[in-house]
Amino acid sequence: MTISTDTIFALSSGAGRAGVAVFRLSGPRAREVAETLSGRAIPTRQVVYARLRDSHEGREIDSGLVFAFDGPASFTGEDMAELQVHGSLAVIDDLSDVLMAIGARPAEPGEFTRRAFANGKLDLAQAEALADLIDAETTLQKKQALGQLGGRLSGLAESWRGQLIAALAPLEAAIDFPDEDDIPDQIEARSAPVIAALIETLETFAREAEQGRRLRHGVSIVLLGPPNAGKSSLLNWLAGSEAAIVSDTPGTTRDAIEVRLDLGGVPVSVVDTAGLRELTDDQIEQEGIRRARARAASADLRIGLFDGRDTGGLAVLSAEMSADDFLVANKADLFDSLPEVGERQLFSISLKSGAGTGLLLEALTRRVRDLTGQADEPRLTRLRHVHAVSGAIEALSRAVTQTGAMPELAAEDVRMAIRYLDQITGRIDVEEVLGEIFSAFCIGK
Ligand SMILES: Nc1nc2c(ncn2[C@@H]2O[C@H](COP(=O)(O)OP(=O)(O)OP(=O)(O)O)[C@@H](O)[C@H]2O)c(=O)[nH]1
Ligand SMILES: [K+]
Ligand SMILES: [Mg+2]
Repeated sequence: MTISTDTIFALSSGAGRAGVAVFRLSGPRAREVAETLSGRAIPTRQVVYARLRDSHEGREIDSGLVFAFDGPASFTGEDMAELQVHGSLAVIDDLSDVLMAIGARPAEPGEFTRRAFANGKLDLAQAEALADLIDAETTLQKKQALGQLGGRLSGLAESWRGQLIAALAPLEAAIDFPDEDDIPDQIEARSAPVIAALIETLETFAREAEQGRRLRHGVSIVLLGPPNAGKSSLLNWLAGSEAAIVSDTPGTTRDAIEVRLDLGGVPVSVVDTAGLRELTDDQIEQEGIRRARARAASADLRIGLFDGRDTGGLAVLSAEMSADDFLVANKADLFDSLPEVGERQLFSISLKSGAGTGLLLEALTRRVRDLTGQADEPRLTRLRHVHAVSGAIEALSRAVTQTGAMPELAAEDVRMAIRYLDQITGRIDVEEVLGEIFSAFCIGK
């Protein structure tokens, strides 16, 4: 346990005008500061209504609720206090000044959580989950973050660690007692298969990590198609607002226009782009088309939209799309039969009449949920986790080939794999990783 010598404070509720503002304090003087301000004793875990005064001038700052927790039974594991005051800018400024004058220091971003981590109140994967929970915009993001905060990923990492420690025992026995006869059998039976099975498990998790990461960041969808196909009309329909300009002039959209949506609990960004056409000498439009292609290339999913009557446009579009992308014929109010598109699924909609749009939205929602997988399963949600698991896979792949012939080398590789997996929960903490993780937090967390 690390003992902090300074007492930190922060406005933990959002900045700006509000009904109530919540200040948190953590550190050895947390209670003393709260008591000085309140001019009375604050019993542990009891809410006290108090007039807060500047002890030097006796001036009233505000009145509010005050309570305190004794470490280690607190969020940070340290002594903590909380002040709930009126959420005006004047009160917040005044209270902040007085807190500093009494000797509390404004917290760095993520400093409360960092102290909680240092005091073993949560591990690194849980600290990350707390940041994700604060950032969560949709129900599934929240579900994923809550699961990880509850220890779902940490438990998994610990179970992998346990399996490797069990696999290590026969290898170490082979090193310590090279002449015992039954050791090679033990390695055969207990080490090699466990390692091989774990490699497979880790590979599955590494493969599916993309789903967890997508849910954190949001699924990116790009609308692509010839000019006047109705891309901006589709964006506006999805967004439920006039986000992009719609007109009957081909080449209306130039800049990529992005809106954020919640599709069935999945955060999604939809990008409207400039209509694709080769024959334009307008430099700005050409740049728009270049950007459209760049955005489309890096997106999780493309929706190719064309006027159902425009077979030339369909041909241009097909070249830009992969088999999993959505192909949509728009303006169904103006045509009777659909063009031939071979094996692939073709949606037919009219943004004018609304025909077919419900089906398209349903299919889209299903797809983004597939792209983000099961939010309530334990999984890797950050590149950091993927790096740790990849490192472990590499070390274990070397280990399996050496278990029999060179147990020393195999054991060393298994230990290395354990160290990699320990990075997930932060059993092995690299200072610079910690700095990066906690600095991404907001102040007051
Ligand atoms: N009849 C009919 N017209 C439509 C439909 N959808 C869009 N339009 C019209 O088609 C024209 C072009 O629509 P936009 O949404 O601007 O098309 P766009 O693909 O964004 O065009 P660019 O930005 O120029 O590439 C507008 O006049 C729309 O009102 C539809 O389903 N039926
Ligand atoms: K247009
Ligand atoms: Mg447009």
